[in-house]
Amino acid sequence: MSQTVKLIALGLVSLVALYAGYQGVDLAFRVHGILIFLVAAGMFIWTLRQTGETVPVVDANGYMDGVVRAGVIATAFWGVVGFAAGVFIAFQLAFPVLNFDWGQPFTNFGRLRPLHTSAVIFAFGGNALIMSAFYVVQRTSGARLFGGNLAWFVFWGYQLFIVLAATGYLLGATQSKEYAEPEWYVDIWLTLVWVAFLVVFLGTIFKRREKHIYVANWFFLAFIITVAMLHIVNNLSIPVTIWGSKSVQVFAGVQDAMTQWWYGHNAVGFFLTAGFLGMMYYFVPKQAERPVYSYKLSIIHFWALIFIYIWAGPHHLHYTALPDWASTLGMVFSIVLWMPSWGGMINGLMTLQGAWDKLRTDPIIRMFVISIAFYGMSTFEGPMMSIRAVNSLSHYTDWTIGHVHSGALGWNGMISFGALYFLAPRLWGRKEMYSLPAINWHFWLATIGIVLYAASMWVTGIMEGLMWREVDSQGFLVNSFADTVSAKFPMYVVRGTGGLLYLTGAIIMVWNLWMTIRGGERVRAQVGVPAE
Ligand code: HEM
Ligand code: HEM
Ligand SMILES: [Cu+2]
Repeated sequence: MSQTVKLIALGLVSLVALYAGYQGVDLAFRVHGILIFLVAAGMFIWTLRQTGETVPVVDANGYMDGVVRAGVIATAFWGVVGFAAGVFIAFQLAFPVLNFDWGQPFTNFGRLRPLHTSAVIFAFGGNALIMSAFYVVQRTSGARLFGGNLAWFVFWGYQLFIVLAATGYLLGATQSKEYAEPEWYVDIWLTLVWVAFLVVFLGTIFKRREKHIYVANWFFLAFIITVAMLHIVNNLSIPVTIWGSKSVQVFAGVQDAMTQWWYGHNAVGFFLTAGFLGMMYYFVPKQAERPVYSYKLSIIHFWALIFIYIWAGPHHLHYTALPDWASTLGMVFSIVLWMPSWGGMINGLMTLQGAWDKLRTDPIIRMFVISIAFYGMSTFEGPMMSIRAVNSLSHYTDWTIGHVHSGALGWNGMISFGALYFLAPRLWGRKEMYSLPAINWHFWLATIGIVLYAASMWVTGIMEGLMWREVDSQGFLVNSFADTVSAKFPMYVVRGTGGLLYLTGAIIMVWNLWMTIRGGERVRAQVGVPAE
């Protein structure tokens, strides 16, 4: 884009944003107006001071890795923020006094919970995915990122989306759709960023020098395209006013619920699963120095996974106004989904065939293995919970929360940590991570943390499910809701403690990454590496 066009665009955005900050009808909208004004005006000045076009910086090895390095830092940063928020809300549930009076309404559980979920899924997980996609697509295509500085737009645009979403929740702007809480203007911004992401990724695939498109890229591509589709359809809404954050969904009633859980379930399927499988298919073989166990299996389970996932959403709406046939459809597809999920797990684990001895010496491999094991566990548990009879017990209980976090902490968390440990030394030209024992500490703290989290949630979940059902000989309910809440107290403390261990591990990782980036002997970057 020529400099003049850029300046005019930024100037216009600054003016409109400033007006929105002044004219907005609610607090979140006004704060966002000012925030966007500051960003756009800052960029205006920055652009003005540039002389001519900025040329994208390329590393000595020929790849555009600056944006991947930024991704490493952002992933680690948002990870710690998101886990800390998780630990805090976990203790808020155990000790309600932590909903401090002086912090109302900004810091109550209701506002911090979506802050936690978005911080871990979109900020931590999203940055891990974007950084991995950018790293992997270059290596496996033997090509530099397409579009030059567009990749930087994706990176910074995505961080802006995160900040707008998070501050919006605290200030009370939400469209009340789980995992899709941001309001209409934040959604529009994310759509732009996501399209740019698709352009960079696909463009790089198009200009690849390798004939074959490696399977990891198929998973990344499915993730990018499907998330775009889910995001757009689930966020179709009409703003009440252009100068305010509130909007109204175009779907109503059960149609809206079904659209939401079609989105919600496939956010799990494509954001937290397909994208992360893309990571698995690159980093695990690389770290193990073994080829993928079965390339054929990877293709088969890819197509099976993406065809089946999309139908399973109704399992979130059993026993609701949703027609029975739809709920049955969701259940059946969920059970069938077990197979392609385990296809991926088996392929990941068996890739270590002949390299199992590395488990003793390489804590990074250990992280990958435990991650894949938790993937297997949560994709066994999920199909089971989707069976209507099981769901009638598990729904609304902490069992669901346990299921979520065995996937999230185990599968998504551990594989991302492994990827960070894999990438940091390579991207900053170091021989290896600063401290292997620290990785080992991280591994054990995180693993014990997950076990405490999942076990305590299974116990409370099944307990409260059974307590809600209990009836006396006359057919009256035995327990009040408050009885179940007080019965859960000890388990909530255990869960919080597990989270604290998990967070401690992540802080050790940040220290280790920092020492790796900062210190030690520089190993020369390889020059002109061919496609791997
Ligand atoms: C230190 C680690 C973590 C702790 C202590 C923690 C704690 C919590 C707590 C207390 C809740 C609310 C549960 C409730 O409402 O009853 C929650 C919800 C949630 N967390 Fe975490 N969390 C952690 C890490 C993560 C990570 C890494 C992810 C994803 C990658 C994640 C994803 C979620 C999701 C999706 C929910 C909503 C679940 C639902 O509505 O069913 N969490 N978390
Ligand atoms: C074959 C794979 C899977 C199936 C069939 C499945 C099925 C289910 C079912 C039946 C529920 C409970 C719905 C309810 O009662 O409200 C659920 C909840 C959930 N699952 Fe899974 N699951 C699978 C894998 C995973 C994985 C790998 C993750 C995370 C990485 C995950 C994340 C979640 C989340 C976040 C929720 C909570 C949604 C909410 O907020 O209510 N699932 N899943
Ligand atoms: Cu689901």
